[in-house]
Amino acid sequence: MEAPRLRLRLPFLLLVALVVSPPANGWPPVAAAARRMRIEPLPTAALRRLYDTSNYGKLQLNNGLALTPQMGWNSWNFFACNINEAVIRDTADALVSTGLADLGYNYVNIDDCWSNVKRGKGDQLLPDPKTFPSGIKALADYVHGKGLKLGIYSDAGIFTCQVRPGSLYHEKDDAAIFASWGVDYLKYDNCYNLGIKPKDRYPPMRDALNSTGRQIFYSLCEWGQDDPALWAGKVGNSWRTTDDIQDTWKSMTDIADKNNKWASYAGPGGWNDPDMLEVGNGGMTFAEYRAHFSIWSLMKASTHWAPLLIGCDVRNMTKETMEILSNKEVIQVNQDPLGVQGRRILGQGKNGCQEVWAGPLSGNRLAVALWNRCAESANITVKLPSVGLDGSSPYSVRDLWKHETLSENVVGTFGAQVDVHDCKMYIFTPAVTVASS
Ligand SMILES: OC[C@H]1O[C@H](OC[C@H]2O[C@H](O[C@]3(CO)O[C@H](CO)[C@@H](O)[C@@H]3O)[C@H](O)[C@@H](O)[C@@H]2O)[C@H](O)[C@@H](O)[C@H]1O
Repeated sequence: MEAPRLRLRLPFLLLVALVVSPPANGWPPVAAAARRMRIEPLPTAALRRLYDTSNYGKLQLNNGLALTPQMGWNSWNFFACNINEAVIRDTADALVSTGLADLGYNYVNIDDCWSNVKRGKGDQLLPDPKTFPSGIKALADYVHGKGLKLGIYSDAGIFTCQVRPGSLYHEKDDAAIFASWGVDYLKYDNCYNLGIKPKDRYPPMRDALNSTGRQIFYSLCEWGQDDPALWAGKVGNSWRTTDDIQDTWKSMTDIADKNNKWASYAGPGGWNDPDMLEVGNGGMTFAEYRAHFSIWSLMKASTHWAPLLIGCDVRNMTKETMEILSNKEVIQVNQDPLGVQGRRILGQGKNGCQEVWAGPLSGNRLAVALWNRCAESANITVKLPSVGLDGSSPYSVRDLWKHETLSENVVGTFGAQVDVHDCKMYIFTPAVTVASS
């Protein structure tokens, strides 16, 4: 009688063993998702030449997360250190009540300044008792109760940038406490790093997070210092490619250009992070914010959600801010399952400031953005083969900001008048099936 009983128990015992001690390179339920982390070959040679994805594929972390770029909110751009548990709870409420959560903005990420300036007994990280008196576990429970996820922040150095305890040399303990609190996301910063190379400081936290057995999105924030696109795909789900964004046209455009350089390294499982959105914070015009959102979406920004991570006070948004952040058609470009980062294809006019950005989407579609970075209004025209489309086939063209299909029969060229610093965004769909070549 012993043998059949053992046979029955064996699968159960195996399951327990896996749960207690997950394999170093991932977590069992994740295997199926990890297998899907592969960019499908693009359907035509023209697309493959323009939208190189050859650097992506060998680099994945395979923790089953980030099949599309992360979306959510982060406290830093608007609140900096002026955060407390009420702000986080109210923001979670606002994400739900505005409908942004339903559109996919599901991470509520607490940035720097949540922790006490000193560790507690046994060197344990503690929340600041004045601003987070109920503790992070209670906050995670609250956020989870709303159907959202909670993110937290630490630093791959001995202090955070605002001089709270860092996690360097405390990786295992800190990852374990984050997991025990129910944290779903870690942004890991780069201050007070003792001059140790990021390639040596970031993997230990990956391993520590993996060994908790909880799926935790791992967002590297080493400011692009050591060209993380070249190595961070094996380490994290996203990596900052630049210094901090400022709420200005100059900063936003500089960052778009720097992030663009690394397009071929992004894909399902690991994304370039051009930093969080400034939409709604007041430093740019409506047209500039619309361009910011369009280009971040096209670049598959995983800013920590460039990902698309909202960085304004969602409790007090204007109608215009909401109109931008809630554009479902633009969000769908960011979240498209093909997962190929769009990029700058050409610049025309004086100084090349009439720009065309584009990126392949699933279903043989192409997202195209006409971005006027010049100081006056411009008519931006694009020859379809220059963005990888067939010059003699008809395309249906959908305007993602007007929410209307402009034509079912665009052939050869397409153009539009674009206001100063504004951006128009379209999806081109073949009116007839494209043959692979
Ligand atoms: O503390 C939370 C933030 O930590 C990081 O930002 C650190 C500082 O970044 C800027 O400073 C500089 C210069 O502008 O930018 C580099 C990092 O991007 C850093 O070497 C420089 O000091 C900001 O000006 C400053 O206010 C920040 O504290 C992180 O990148 C942010 O997203 C926050 O998490």
